[in-house]
Order: sequence, then structure tokens, then C-alpha cells
Amino acid sequence: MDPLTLWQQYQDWLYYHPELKLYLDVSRMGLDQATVATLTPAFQQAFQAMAELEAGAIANPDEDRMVGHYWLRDPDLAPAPELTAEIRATLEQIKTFVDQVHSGQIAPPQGGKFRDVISVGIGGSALGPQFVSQALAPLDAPLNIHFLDNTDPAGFDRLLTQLGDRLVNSLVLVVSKSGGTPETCNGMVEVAAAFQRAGLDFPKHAVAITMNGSKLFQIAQTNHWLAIFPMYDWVGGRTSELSAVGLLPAALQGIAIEEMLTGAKQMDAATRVPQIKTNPAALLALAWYHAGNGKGEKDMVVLPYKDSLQLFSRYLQQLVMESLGKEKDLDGQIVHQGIAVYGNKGTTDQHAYVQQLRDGLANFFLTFIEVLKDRPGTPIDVEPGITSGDYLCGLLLGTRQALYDNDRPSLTVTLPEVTPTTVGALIALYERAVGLYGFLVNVNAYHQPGVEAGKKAAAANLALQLKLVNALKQESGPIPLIDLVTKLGVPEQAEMAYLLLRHLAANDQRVELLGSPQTPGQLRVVWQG
Ligand SMILES: O=P(O)(O)OC[C@H]1O[C@](O)(CO)[C@@H](O)[C@@H]1O
Repeated sequence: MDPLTLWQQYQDWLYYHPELKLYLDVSRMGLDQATVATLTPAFQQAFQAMAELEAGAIANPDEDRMVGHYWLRDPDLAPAPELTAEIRATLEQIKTFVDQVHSGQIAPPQGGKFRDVISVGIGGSALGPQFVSQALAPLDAPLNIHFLDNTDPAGFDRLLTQLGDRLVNSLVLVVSKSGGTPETCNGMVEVAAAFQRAGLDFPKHAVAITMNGSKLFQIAQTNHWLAIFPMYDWVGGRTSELSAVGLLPAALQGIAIEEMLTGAKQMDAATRVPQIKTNPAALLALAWYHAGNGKGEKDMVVLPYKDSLQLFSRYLQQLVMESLGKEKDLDGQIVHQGIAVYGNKGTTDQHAYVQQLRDGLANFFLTFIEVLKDRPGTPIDVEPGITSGDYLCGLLLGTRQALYDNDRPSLTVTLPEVTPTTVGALIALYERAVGLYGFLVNVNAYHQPGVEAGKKAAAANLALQLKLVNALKQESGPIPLIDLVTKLGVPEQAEMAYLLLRHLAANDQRVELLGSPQTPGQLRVVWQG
């Protein structure tokens, strides 16, 4: 299209939210009225399904659960007064607790105030809080937050060593909706052990965020932890940033959580409009569907041109891919749905993989996240009349143009600045877009069966490891690996047994592999206990 036609296309498709001052530009996604017309019936069904979801329908049929993250920012939407009351009560519990921590009314047993937060959690129990902390935490935050979002011993050691004797003024949030995620449980045990080694009373530093009655709930209750904040079965991990999972850590850092909720609520109202072109979430879902032919044929590359939004793509990887990446649709048909998400930030990524985006595989659409306000305070010129922020904007727009000129589609979400309100709105925008898209492609966007498969396999491997070690202890000397698994009745597990024993030998001197690593099938194993 020639520039003037494109300018008209930009204006025809532009979405602008007057209160949030947020723009959405899908003009470079190759959409036209015919596409809208073709998909309008599907969207009408999606709008209807979304309305039923918000009204309390079982929108997660595989787990027989409602889907209620929208109620978190508008409690009156909840389908029952007790849910409304519970949401309000949790928000008050968060505010009261945080005020007491900030004032020192809730303080470490040794005195002083809590100054650091160790957040132990994974997936949606970490990604949202990490994104929001990087985006919004003030430089003079009353508490500094640190995340343990894996089961890596070296990761535990690194943070706990860095904190050193700051442990005495550290608050520990253990965040797990299910209360049983192994990585999070391991983190809790490791951190508790560190507190014990330091002679500190862990429960007096610990807070749980979990579902009522979970394993974590029972540990926290039995050991009289400082507080327990509820998670609900109708809030998924990947949509929990505006529940206690995200609001508690944000508030502890001095982030205005009420403004996050307001921004999300304002965006929810906008994305509730049952019209494609005046609903920003519908426009996103339409653009995604069109780009990937409803089958995720194009990857979603997410490029915020703002350092503080760098973690947004990691956050979206779970929100989009754990929601849409499904083997079967709601009719049980094999569909292998999904949209792959990657990206870090601009302009940085222009010096990494944008080369391939511009000239190589055309298997993506780009999502620019633009922030109009460059910085608080007065800019300086880096060249006469040009600031570094001008460069950031110019390079975004230049990359957008260069991609378009080579038939690479892109869309742009523009925020006036990064604030709790706009971050809340951005989260809400994408939660709704994923939900609408899920309805368009007829998948349950609210469960995650594939992850359970990996968890089950891991548990089986750890059980095998224990059997191998117990069997080794019965041996009087080295035993061929093959004989060991045969004795255990699992000869078909020879490779897994080898891989587990190789890791054990690298970390536990009592297990030794004898023979050449080049020929693992001929190795002998011995327990030097
Ligand atoms: O909060 P939990 O129950 O520990 O789960 C952590 C994460 O694991 C998953 O259940 C599976 O990845 C995510 O949906 C969730 O955010």
C-alpha cells in the first residue's frame, strides 16, 4: 500500500481508549472488512461465551471449574455474594498486612523491619510478580523482592549467599495455588533450612499464598506462619497477577495495587464490548487468528521498546502458550493448537534476531509495545535536537516500516507511560484476548494437562532413582548397569537409569560409575556408602 493509503488504513483500524490513553494499531496485520465479516459469527459466539464465563459458567470444563479472574478487579461481577465478599476481604487482608509490615507492626523477631522479600513460586506464581516488579517497583521500594522460581540448588545458594545476614530482615512468600508444586516445595525446604542454619525462626518470617486446605496451607497453619492468603480454584496461575499472588508482593514493594486493579477494570469494560472493531481484545484475537490462519502458523514476537517491560514476553509465554497450546479442542478433536511467543525488548533485539525477522523466515507477526513517555524529568540531547528517547521511538517505527516493506505483519500497543494503571490494563487486555482467541479456536484455555504429563514422568524417574540406590546398597561391589536394571525388573529403563546415576555420581561421591563414559552400556556402578 502507498503511504497515504496506509495512513487511511491506520486511521480506519485504530483503537484508542480515552481514559487509559492506550492505542492499538493493527493496520499492518493485513486485515480487511472481508476478514471481519467472515469471522463475525465466530466472534459473536465468543462474545456470548465470554459473557457466560464472567457470569460464572463452568468455562473450564476439563477441571469442572469457573473462570473468575475478571471478578478480582470488579468483585460485584462474581456470581455469588460470598465470592464478592471473599475477594474484597482478601484485598483488605493484603492492605492491612502490608501496612503492618511497612509500619513495623509486623516485624522480624530480632527487631527492625522487613527489608527483603524472598518469593518462592514458579510459573504463574512467579512470572506475573516478576514482570510487575521489573515494570513498577520504585527505586526506593520499602522492600526489595528476590525470586526463587526453580529447583536449582545453585540458584538457592546464590540468592541466600547474596542475602547473607539480611535473612534476619527477610519475609518469605511461598506461593503455590495447588500447594504441592515440587519446585516450590523444594524452595520452601531450602529456604527454611537456611533460616534454621542462621538460627532464625522460619515461621515468623513466612507467608503462604495458596488454596484453602492445600498441603502448603496445612504446613503454614500447623506451624503458625505469619499469614496465609487465599488462592481460589477459579483463578488460574497464569491469570493470577491480580489476585493475592501478584497483589501482595506488589504492595509490599510500594506499588499502587488499587491502580493496577482500576486499570484492569477499565480495560475489562472495553474488552466486554461485543463488537470486533471497538473491542481491543477482539482486535488482537482477530489479528492473531488472521496471521496464523487460526492454527498458530505465525509466531507472536513480542518486543516492548521499554527496558521495564522486558519480562512481558516471558509473562505472555505462559499466558498465551499454556492457555492455547492444546492437543484437543473442546469437541475432543486432535488439533495441536497454540501460538508460540518469544521476544525480549527493543531496540536490543534489533541487534540479535531482527535480521531473520526482516529478511529470513516469514513465520511470525511482531507485537510492538510502545511507551510514549520516555522518562520522568528533563531529557538531554544526544545529538542536536534529538534525545535517546527519540532514537527509541524512531527505531521502533523504523523497524515496523522495514518489516512492513518486506511483507512482515506487525501490531502495536501504545501506552502513554508505564504506570500501575497501564500495566493492569495491559495484563487485562491480553487475558481477554487469549480468552476470546481460545473460544475462536474452540479450546479450553484454562487447564494445562500437558504440564501434568511432565510432572508424572518426573515423579516416576525419582522413584526409579530411589530404587536404584537401594538396590546398589545391597550389592557387595560394582555391578554392571545392565545387571542392576535387570535385577530391578526394569531392563527397558537402562538409559534412564544410566542418566539418573550419572547425575548422582556427579553430586554424591558414594555413587561411582566405573568404565568409559564413551560406552555407557558397559559401565559398572558401585555404592561407596
Ligand atoms: O501455583 P502452583 O499451583 O504451584 O502452580 C505453578 C504453575 O504450575 C502450573 O500449574 C503448570 O505449569 C501453572 O499453571 C502454574 O502457574
